[in-house]
Amino acid sequence: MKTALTIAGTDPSGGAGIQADIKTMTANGVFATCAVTALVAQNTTGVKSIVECTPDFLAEELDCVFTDIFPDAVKTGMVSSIPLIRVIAAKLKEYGAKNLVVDPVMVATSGDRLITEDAVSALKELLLPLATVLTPNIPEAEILSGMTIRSAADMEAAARAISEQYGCAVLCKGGHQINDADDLLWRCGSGKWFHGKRINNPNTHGTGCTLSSAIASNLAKGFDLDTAVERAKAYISGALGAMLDLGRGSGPMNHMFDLKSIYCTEKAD
Ligand SMILES: Nc1ncnc2c1ncn2[C@@H]1O[C@H](COP(=O)(O)OP(=O)(O)OP(=O)(O)O)[C@@H](O)[C@H]1O
Ligand SMILES: Cc1ncc(COP(=O)(O)O)c(N)n1
Repeated sequence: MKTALTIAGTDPSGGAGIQADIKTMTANGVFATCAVTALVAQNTTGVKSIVECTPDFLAEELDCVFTDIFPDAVKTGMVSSIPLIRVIAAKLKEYGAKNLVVDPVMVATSGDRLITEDAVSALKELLLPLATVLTPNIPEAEILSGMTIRSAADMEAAARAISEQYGCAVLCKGGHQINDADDLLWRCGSGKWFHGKRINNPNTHGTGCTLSSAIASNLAKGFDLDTAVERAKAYISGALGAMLDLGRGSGPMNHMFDLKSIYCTEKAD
């Protein structure tokens, strides 16, 4: 069985972060491993508080995974602060991690910051150059490119600039902001649009985490990047389209919408 590693923060309400990543990787047929960067007390209504792991502890978590169950792909999400970013970059290099998907998580849907302001430059300098593909949403792409994005043409210009600067592919997510869930993949000097049907679902907590983990899972299985993105888009559309409605805020998706095991059967009335 292929394996994937997520390096990210937690979400006790289960819709985003490590919890979304593990569910996504499992549903996409790979064995999920994880290294926690930060414990985040959050739910569908927002973030209450954050306790970061120490850099030494994160280094030990990463050693435990890389020396035992070497991942076929790695995804990073919430990386939180400069010392943790330094450890992640050093360990990814030390172990020669492959198929690295970097989700440059900065601010949660709820508006709460998930990375300190001064750590954005460390993210750019240390982590982005190691990526196979980056998956910024519009606000993140604006910060990484220094451009204002108001249209599909702006998305292309920003994705191209980021790709050239960091030497990796860039998937700029249109999400709920620019268009009908159309995402642009810029790689090898040209762009390709991945069209998604917009689903009228207010419950979008964890969409970014889920998409990047689905891409990592498909890279782990050996699909090329274009195919991995296409399959990840199909998966997230299914998870959103299942119209799960939990929690008091922007709720989670149903990551297991396609699971048909007998263990999933609900109790008859
Ligand atoms: N209403 C929707 N219908 C269909 N696809 C959607 C919808 N909203 C987001 N998506 C898709 O979900 C994926 C994640 O995009 P989005 O822009 O929401 O990321 P994000 O802002 O990083 O997510 P997050 O909410 O986790 O911060 C993209 O493929 C996007 O096109
Ligand atoms: C630990 C963690 N990582 C990422 C997100 C972003 O997800 P969203 O923007 O959907 O809240 C989050 N809320 N929590």
